[in-house]
Amino acid sequence: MVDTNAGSFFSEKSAKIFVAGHRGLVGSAIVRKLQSFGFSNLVLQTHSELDLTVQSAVDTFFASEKPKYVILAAAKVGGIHANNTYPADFIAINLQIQTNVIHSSFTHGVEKLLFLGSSCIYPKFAPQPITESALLTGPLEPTNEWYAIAKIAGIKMCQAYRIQHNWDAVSGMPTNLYGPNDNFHPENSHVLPALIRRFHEAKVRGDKEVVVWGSGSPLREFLHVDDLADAVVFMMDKYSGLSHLNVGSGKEVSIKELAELVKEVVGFEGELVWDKTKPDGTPRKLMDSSKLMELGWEPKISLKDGLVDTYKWYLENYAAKH
Ligand SMILES: NC(=O)C1=CN([C@@H]2O[C@H](COP(=O)(O)OP(=O)(O)OC[C@H]3O[C@@H](n4cnc5c(N)ncnc54)[C@H](OP(=O)(O)O)[C@@H]3O)[C@@H](O)[C@H]2O)C=CC1
Ligand SMILES: C[C@H]1O[C@H](OP(=O)(O)OP(=O)(O)OC[C@H]2O[C@@H](n3cnc4c(=O)[nH]c(N)nc43)[C@H](O)[C@@H]2O)[C@@H](O)[C@@H](O)C1=O
Repeated sequence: MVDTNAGSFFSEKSAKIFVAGHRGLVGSAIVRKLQSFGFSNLVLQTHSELDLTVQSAVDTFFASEKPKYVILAAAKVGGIHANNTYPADFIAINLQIQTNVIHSSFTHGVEKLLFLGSSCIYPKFAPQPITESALLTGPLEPTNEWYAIAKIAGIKMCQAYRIQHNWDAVSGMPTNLYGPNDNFHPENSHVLPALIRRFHEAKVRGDKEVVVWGSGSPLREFLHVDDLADAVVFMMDKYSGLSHLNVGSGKEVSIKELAELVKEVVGFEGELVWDKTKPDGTPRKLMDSSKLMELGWEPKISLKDGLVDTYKWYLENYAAKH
């Protein structure tokens, strides 16, 4: 269902918009995108200025700022190892942040909120490509079920507030993302930034080998974060439906193919060694994003171009400081 009133967001460039998590990979890309369109009244709070897990602080913030729009890109986020190692943090922090932000947004008169989940909400063996209707049709991937349960609760909370209160809360489910301001932690990050850093450091040291986790056979779909930010702004303007919407590139690669591509872009000349003691995670998670694409959004950045751009960002902004 698409709201017939959709389309007003772009005509309100001075409306107050709270982008939660604005210093992260996704939040920073959304801020860049909003600013490029001329939105001029963004409310931004760092984690130390406003801890979104603290209900009273969140409520006080909304009561005083009264934003018109909210984009929720703050969350406890990490790759397969972080999800597997800190399950309590991933379920508790995410439930707290999203519950506080969604409920206070509703209570204090926010007109529209966009919640971000992740493709890990779907069953481990969902039919591919995965449509929105696959939600809650089978068991989850064990390495990230805690995070997935929190994200599913977020989708359901948005739906429940829409049904009971006719409140405009929508959810976008991005596939695996990458780009400027990613997390390059050696263990806790996602595969793409982890490999950029590992190949780069190996090249600088002159190593003969780089270790890559798992078997290399899992398939993943990657989307540049600037394309995701474009989809978020598009949804704020054009979509007000009950169902969450998938946001993906529609293109998948194996982890082996990805590793070869990162190796080429970084210019590492040694060998790959596979550490099969590390988990593969879900074997495949290609999303069907046709619902969003039929509304008029499309991804623009190829994986190769996005990788070149992200490695350049890494060299200029991260490698020099770490
Ligand atoms: N990265 C990916 O591949 C994907 C991400 N997503 C979704 O996109 C959203 C953003 O992810 P991403 O940008 O990658 O994550 P990041 O870790 O890069 O950014 C998350 C942001 O949230 C902030 N934050 C975390 N906890 C709190 C808190 N208690 N109070 C206030 N701020 C807090 C962080 O601040 P600080 O660092 O200071 O703690 C950070 O700025 C998430 O909902 C995630 O599920 C979905 C699919 C894939
Ligand atoms: C976005 C999504 O991200 C997470 O799921 P994931 O897709 O499995 O994420 P990942 O990027 O960490 O791994 C992808 C694949 O890559 C392999 N792999 C190889 N070498 C490294 C490596 O060095 N680091 C990592 N992290 N993975 C590696 C790794 O073994 C796996 O097979 C969710 O927990 C959840 O956060 C979520 O929603």
